[in-house]
Amino acid sequence: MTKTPRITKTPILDHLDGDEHDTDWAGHDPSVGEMQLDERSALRRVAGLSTELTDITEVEYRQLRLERVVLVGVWTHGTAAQAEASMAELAALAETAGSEVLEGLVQRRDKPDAATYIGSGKAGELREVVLATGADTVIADGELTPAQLTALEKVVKVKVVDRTALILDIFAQHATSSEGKAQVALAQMQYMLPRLRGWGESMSRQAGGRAGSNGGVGLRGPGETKIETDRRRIRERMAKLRREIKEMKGARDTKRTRRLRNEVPSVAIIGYTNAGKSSLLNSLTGAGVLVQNALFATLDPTTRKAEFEDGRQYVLTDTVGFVRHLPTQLVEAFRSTLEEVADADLLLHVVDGSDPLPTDQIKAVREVVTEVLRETDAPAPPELLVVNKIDAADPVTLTQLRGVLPGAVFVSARTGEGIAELRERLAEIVKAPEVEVTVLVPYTRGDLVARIHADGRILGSSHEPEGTLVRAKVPEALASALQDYRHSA
Ligand SMILES: Nc1nc2c(ncn2[C@@H]2O[C@H](COP(=O)(O)OP(=O)(O)OP(=O)(O)O)[C@@H](O)[C@H]2O)c(=O)[nH]1
Ligand SMILES: [Mg+2]
Repeated sequence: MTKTPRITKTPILDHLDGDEHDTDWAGHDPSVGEMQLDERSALRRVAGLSTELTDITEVEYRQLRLERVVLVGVWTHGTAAQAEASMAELAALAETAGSEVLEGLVQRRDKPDAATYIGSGKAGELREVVLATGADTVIADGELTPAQLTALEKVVKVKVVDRTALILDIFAQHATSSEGKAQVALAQMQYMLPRLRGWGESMSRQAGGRAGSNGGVGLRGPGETKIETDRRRIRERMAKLRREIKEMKGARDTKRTRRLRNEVPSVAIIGYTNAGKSSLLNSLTGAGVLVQNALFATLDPTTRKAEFEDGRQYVLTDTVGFVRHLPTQLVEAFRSTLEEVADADLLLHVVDGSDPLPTDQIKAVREVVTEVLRETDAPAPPELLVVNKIDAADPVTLTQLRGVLPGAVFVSARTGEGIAELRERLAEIVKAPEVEVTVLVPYTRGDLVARIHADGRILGSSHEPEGTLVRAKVPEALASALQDYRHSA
């Protein structure tokens, strides 16, 4: 067991480190870890020597891959199951980024330590775990301040990476479209900017060795001037990226407007990462979209044509998955996906029924959707919950879910169970094409305005002296009821 009861191994992570469960850390020969650490420090020295900005970003991010990592989390609130789920997710994220997870530690605290994230005593124990396992990186389950990262690195003497950097790294590896790549690069730079000094310092400290040496000529961190230059260059690159993204977005908007004009109904598949969104797109349309047991396999929205039972056509868009504690830097990157979402006639919200805490996933997804839609003035489209993976889910959990999610459809994209019912529900909900109207409704006909709200989609409205001016998409029948109030702009 670990030496203190307050830092506990997360049982759910046990399979990740084999049968090391009862190892006494102090019993290990630390020299093995020491040697490996020295080797890695030596390798890192080369990276630290290069003071070119491109090397700082590229080297740091590339180095996250294929590393041997120890996870550490602070459990501040919620149940033990939630704390474990968060650590299991961090492990999955780390593995998706290409790391090998050796150990997971959680400390129960009221709040993260202001200086070192976990308490300073526990940080010392973490150092021992790092030595015993031969880990070269610690991944913290939160977003650490630049000072916390530096202080914790000082104690554990290996690189410390936080959850945000990890997610950014995965996004960087998975982005394929030029817009996606640009957005992730921008998010990475936003993250790097305030941490520039910290990264430089930690690299020079590691390169300088741990035997009390202070580095030497060429091994000290970049000087103030160098940092200022780097910051300015990063800002310039960010400005350039923003301009490029704006142009790409213009092109995409045109494409979307064309589709809207065609009046083809659109359905957007959203949901937690790894819920089976791409699998569902495949089973509904026969498309061969990439499916992977990895987080964030899909980053760029993919749109496919599909048909309802009655032969009507619609388009189905697969989107990037969501995750708890989405880095703020990435909300912008998500916006391109969410613009598709805002335009959709229906959101197909996919939930992994085999997850231990599916309702937490639903909540996390809805939070991101609300957060991003708040900035567009469009109201959120209606949502149909789809509980997927029922073939793998625990029957008791499923029964509970049926109770708390009465409107949901239960399916398995793998076995095809429930897919026919899903198709029917889709056709029912996405009604025949709507008509766009601009009407000036007198204040005496509040009932009509209420109907537009209930049955239609408001695109814009204002209060004029003569009544409410509304631009909306409404069903055919409502459009004729509004005939007398048509307004030409
Ligand atoms: N048992 C079971 N596994 C499924 C089902 N649907 C999907 N999976 C598996 O779940 C994993 C994730 O599936 P994807 O379709 O890639 O999930 P996603 O939501 O698109 O994931 P991201 O794009 O990474 O966010 C894959 O390993 C799938 O084979 C299902 O109905 N049953
Ligand atoms: Mg996917």
